[in-house]
Amino acid sequence: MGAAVKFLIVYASTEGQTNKIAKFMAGLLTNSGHQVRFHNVGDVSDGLTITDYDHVIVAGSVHSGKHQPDLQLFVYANRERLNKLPSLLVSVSLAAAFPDTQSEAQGYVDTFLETTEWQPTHTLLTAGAIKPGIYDWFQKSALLEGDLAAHFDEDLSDTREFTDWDALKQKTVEITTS
Ligand SMILES: Cc1cc2nc3c(=O)[nH]c(=O)nc-3n(C[C@H](O)[C@H](O)[C@H](O)COP(=O)(O)O)c2cc1C
Repeated sequence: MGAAVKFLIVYASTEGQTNKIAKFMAGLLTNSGHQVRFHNVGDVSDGLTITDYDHVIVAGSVHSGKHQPDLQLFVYANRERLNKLPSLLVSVSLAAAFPDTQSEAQGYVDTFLETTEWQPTHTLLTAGAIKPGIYDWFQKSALLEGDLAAHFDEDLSDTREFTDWDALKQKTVEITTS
């Protein structure tokens, strides 16, 4: 094992999948002997000093083409510090799950980075999940209206997790050791 690195993970998760992904990454890093501070962006206090960390991971998910506004605000407010540190953006979406929608998934990231003026060292497109059991009518309609609808059943009856945990593990190790 190399030297212990101090990681800050800041995440936003609307239906819980990004929380699960960020926790999984935190577990991998902790098991590798690193220190990890894990924060929901909504709980980040003004006193959080990004420069206390060696590496910052920002994770968020996409709804109707955009990442969470509070995550966007956090990154924009901290862009100067973030741009000086090794950093990683984990973007969770359904578009990341399918070969024919990769450019859409990349487009969400490009918009986020342009808006926040952040240049992370790495970006990671990660497939999320669909959880029809917790969606209301509006959420189901939003999902069924887009190009992505071709990839799942019209009735949205089943919970489906598209996240590739093995690939995520490999990428986490790769990115955090490079
Ligand atoms: C109402 C709604 C809108 C969504 N819009 C998009 C979208 O525009 N593009 C996309 O790729 N995924 C979209 N998704 C899929 C989410 O990104 C996916 O479910 C992800 O796992 C959510 O992560 P979270 O549970 O951390 O919020 C949408 C999901 C919902 C419920």
